[in-house]
Amino acid sequence: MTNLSNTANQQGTSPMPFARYTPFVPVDVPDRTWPTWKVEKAPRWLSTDLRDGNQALIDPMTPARKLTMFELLVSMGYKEIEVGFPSASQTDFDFVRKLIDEDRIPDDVQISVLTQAREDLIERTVDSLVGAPRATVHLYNATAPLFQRVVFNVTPDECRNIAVRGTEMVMKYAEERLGGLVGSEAFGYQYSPEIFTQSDTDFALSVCEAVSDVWQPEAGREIILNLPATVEMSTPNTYADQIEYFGRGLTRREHSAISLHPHNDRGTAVAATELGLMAGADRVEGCLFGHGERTGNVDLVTLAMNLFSQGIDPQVDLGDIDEVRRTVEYCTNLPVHPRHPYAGDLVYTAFSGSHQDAIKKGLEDLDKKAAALGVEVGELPWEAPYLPIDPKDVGRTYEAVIRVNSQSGKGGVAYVLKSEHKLDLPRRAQIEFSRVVQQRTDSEGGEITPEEIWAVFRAEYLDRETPLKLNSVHTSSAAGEKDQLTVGVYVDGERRELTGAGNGPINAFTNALNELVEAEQAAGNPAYAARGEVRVLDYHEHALSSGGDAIAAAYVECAVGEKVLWGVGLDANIVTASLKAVISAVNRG
Ligand SMILES: CC(=O)SCCNC(=O)CCNC(=O)[C@H](O)C(C)(C)COP(=O)(O)OP(=O)(O)OC[C@H]1O[C@@H](n2cnc3c(N)ncnc32)[C@H](O)[C@@H]1OP(=O)(O)O
Ligand SMILES: CC(C)C(=O)C(=O)O
Ligand SMILES: [Mg+2]
Repeated sequence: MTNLSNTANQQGTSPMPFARYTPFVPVDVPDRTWPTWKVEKAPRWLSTDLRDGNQALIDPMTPARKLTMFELLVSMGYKEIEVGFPSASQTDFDFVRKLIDEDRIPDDVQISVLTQAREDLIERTVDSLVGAPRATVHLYNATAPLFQRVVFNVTPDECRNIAVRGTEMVMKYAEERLGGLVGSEAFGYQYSPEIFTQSDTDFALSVCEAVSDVWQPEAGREIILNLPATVEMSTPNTYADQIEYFGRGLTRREHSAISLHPHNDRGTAVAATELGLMAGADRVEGCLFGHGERTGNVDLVTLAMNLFSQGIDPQVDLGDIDEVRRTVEYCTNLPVHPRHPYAGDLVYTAFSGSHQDAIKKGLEDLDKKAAALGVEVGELPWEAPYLPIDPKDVGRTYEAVIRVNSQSGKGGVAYVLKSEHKLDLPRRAQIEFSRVVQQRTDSEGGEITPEEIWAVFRAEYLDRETPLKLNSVHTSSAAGEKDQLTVGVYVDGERRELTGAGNGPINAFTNALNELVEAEQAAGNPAYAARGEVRVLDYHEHALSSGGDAIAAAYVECAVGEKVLWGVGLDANIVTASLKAVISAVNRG
């Protein structure tokens, strides 16, 4: 059944051979309950960065890099770490030995190792664990019909028997070689019906039951039943249905940990995991930033941060996400995508004008709330447009939030000037300056850095010295009388002394300027012929800093002849700053 109508669909038939593919047949769970459940706590995490992640690297990790990854995982708080496939290579075997022999496994961390269900491999795997303080052996075999037929050439009963025999051999070698560990909680056992999602769910369940019959889970002797979407081939809700169905059918449920191991072939591993947890799973296996075979394993960083963003303790520390990312990039020799959720270079940035405007307003709103309550922003509940979490909570900075390109409006530019230079431009000045920046990005393309924005701002408003440059300022005022002003200015490089009177120094100054222009025009000076009258339309000022050496910023909106322009002046003296602002506007005319 489809619920899509074809209304207004103008699309044609694709030339691609879609008819070669058959849709997945979901397990039938009409009375499913998982859509009504919520994930309210972190699952048990297992990192398989050192196994599934490592086996899929172009350059598998060197022992030094493996150790760096192990230490990162431990420092982040992972308590279950799959450290390798020791029977596959001497490097993996030696790495497990190194961790054990050099006593590098913290008391509360359980390492695990993977093996196929083959006696020689199981024996070697168990040997790698001799002397380990705690460890889990993880055994797998594929239960999907395609694999039974093509890869193993076995019947379903023979397939089940591979798992049963494998489990027996793990127990036999562990009892022989691992001494006191076996029989205590420190020795764990995990079984994976590989390709679970393409297996008949009843059959996979029957194999897990048969394995549990051998292992005999009970209090203090759990079994981990890990249900991999080895290749993700269906929608996340289908996986959730399979997990709920499996959990309902499982005996000894209270002594079995149901574990998810999603891969990301359809790009929905995170969603599949989240729905699988709603469906009752206890545990999740994945890799940091989604490394692993093909499109990768489910991304443990995104899963943890998704919990965090819902106010749920993720039980791992991603407070310095850049450091985690750098370490993983070093270990895997692969970059994390700039748009990777929570961690990419670009994920706390906004390029488009409306986003920048909204973020700026949101951050200001939080600042105001914090100031009113006398607390830090970090103590307030997070709420900001377009930013699902506070970048500071993962060690990112607000400075990186806004980046300006040709799609940016006033918000981004204003944010950069405010956050980097404490200049709080009036709204119309923001609009004017953002157009200046946009002309620049339109003509030169690409992004403009905060340094370049500041250079453009200086050139536009602060550094112009013709036709006017302020040299000296003297004001006097007596109660009830107009302000008297004497200023020394260079007019086109020639020093002139102007005097004026007015309601305040700015008015006195524009009067003086207008008188100069009128006098020169009356005298027929061609340099003044096109110069129009200067009128101040709007004025704003604020301090850039506090204390005796504070700098003031003045912004004036002036009509200069036919044009309306903003000018900006900075000075320790507020009168001088405002006259400079008038000059800035006139010089732009
Ligand atoms: C989904 C996953 O990620 S599973 C884990 C994958 N990881 C790895 O394989 C790690 C690296 N592996 C290896 O280096 C090798 O596979 C080794 C060293 C472990 C074994 O190598 P080989 O002995 O050459 O065997 P190979 O890997 O080719 O395995 C294929 C054989 O194992 C059998 N086999 C495969 N998986 C299993 C299993 N889980 N249990 C039992 N037998 C298995 C196959 O049926 C095949 O048997 P056949 O040769 O009789 O047809
Ligand atoms: C070994 C199993 C758990 C695996 O990696 C998979 O099926 O993807
Ligand atoms: Mg896998």
